[in-house]
Amino acid sequence: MLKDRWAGSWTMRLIIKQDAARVGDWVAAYVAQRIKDFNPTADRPFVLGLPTGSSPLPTYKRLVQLFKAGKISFQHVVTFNMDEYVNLPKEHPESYHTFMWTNLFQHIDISPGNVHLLNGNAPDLETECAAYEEKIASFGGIELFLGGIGPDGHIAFNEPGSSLASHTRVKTLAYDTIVANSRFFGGDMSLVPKMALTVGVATVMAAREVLIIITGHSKAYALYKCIEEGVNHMWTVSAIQMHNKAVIVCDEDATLELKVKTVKYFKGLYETHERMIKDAT
Ligand SMILES: N[C@@H]1[C@@H](O)[C@H](O)[C@@H](COP(=O)(O)O)O[C@@H]1O
Repeated sequence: MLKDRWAGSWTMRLIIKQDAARVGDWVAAYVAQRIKDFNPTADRPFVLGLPTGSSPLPTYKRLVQLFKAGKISFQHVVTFNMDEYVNLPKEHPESYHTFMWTNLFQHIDISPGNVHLLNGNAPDLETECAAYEEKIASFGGIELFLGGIGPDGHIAFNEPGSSLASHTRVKTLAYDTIVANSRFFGGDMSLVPKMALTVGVATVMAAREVLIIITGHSKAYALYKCIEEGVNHMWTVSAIQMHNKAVIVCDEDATLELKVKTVKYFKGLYETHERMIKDAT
């Protein structure tokens, strides 16, 4: 009965781990288990949505370790990345293409043909975005979408005020995001691209499962907005309140703005759930 670890679906889960490394371990183990349980084949691949940023790095590191230990294969995994900068050469060290190949794809057995990233240098960006949605649909949608958030609660590049019904499109980056991401461009804001291609909030929410990684105190206010307040286009990640199978995995630092009651509630739920799984197996 509890084989599906999501016995509690239709209730958002918040899983709190001690630090970012443990968050990565948990998420990687979860992804590996989901892929194994799905038992993908060439005709029926596992379709995985992926983010960039520092938040998923411990997860990617652990997935690579699991692959090297022979515990997981990505042979029949198809990936779709969330976003990419506009007008940044693919080979640029800060492009999301480079990020994904450096931190994950080059270390695992994924077939390059199964990797999908938006092309921020496409001659017609709108056509590129529409084609991306069609490609996702051609695989029957995304099974599991991993995401991170910005300190302003944006998911992918769905900045505050983005429609919660949005799909893949061209987006101008918010000033806060340009400031936050300037750390990757030697602290020089003028070098940060001002536009990006991004999947929409609705593209993420259409996935059959959504898993958001939130670590560090800089994300604490966004986590509070996402969990303790209502669905709000100013904190686009809060759309997950409407999803039937959503989980947020965070570290202790990210919980700093939550009520003690909220933290205890979700920790209690998690412990009960884990105990039930243990008893059942
Ligand atoms: N477009 C990306 C988001 O998808 C990512 O979630 C965010 C947070 O990045 P980090 O995890 O480094 O804080 O950065 C960028 O804005």
